[in-house]
Amino acid sequence: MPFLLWQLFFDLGSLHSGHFSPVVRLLTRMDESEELPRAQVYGASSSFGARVPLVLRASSRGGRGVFAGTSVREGAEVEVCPVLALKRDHIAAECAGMRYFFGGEDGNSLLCVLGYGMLYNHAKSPQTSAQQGSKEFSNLSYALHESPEDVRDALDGGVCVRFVARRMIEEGEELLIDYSDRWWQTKKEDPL
Ligand SMILES: C[S@@+](CC[C@H](N)C(=O)[O-])C[C@H]1O[C@@H](n2cnc3c(N)ncnc32)[C@H](O)[C@@H]1O
Repeated sequence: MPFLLWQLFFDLGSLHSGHFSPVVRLLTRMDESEELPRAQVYGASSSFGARVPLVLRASSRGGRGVFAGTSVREGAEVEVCPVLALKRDHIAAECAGMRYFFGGEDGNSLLCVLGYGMLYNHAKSPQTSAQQGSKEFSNLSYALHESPEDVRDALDGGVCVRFVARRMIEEGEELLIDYSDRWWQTKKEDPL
């Protein structure tokens, strides 16, 4: 049975690089029998929530998008989202949520990422310094982290998703993450 989901995969090599922020890719899964890579989980976040004002409005990329309500400095935490972990076998493959869920740590769960987490639209990750500064490319990186200790819930796998600014973001800019090329290929669609 075809089955689609987003799987977080963190590019460890870019974690500490000065110029490029951490990159997490959203991989797509087409076949239930396929083994998913385990996603890396990083240290505990201090608390949940949006760190800057976030505005939801129509996006030229399609449907709704999330926009910065203020300027954001490079490296700043933008949002730390709690998740609801759902068993992948309990969700119908045709469910509209499949375009929204993230992959869990172990491949057997889907993460319903709360807050604005499931609504960020896509742009490719920058690969060069010039791209890093360009508005054509994603301006947020994201990764799985342990939830804040006082509210860590075993039912959600004890994880959350943390979004960080890759570069300085201007007030009013759309906040964009990289879903991965593979995500679009498996959808047989091209991103705008
Ligand atoms: C997780 S949703 C993002 C929120 C969505 N825009 C909404 O209004 O619900 C993913 C969907 O948004 C749209 N989308 C996101 N980024 C896009 C892009 N760069 N180009 C075209 N469509 C995009 C696609 O329809 C995709 O299936």
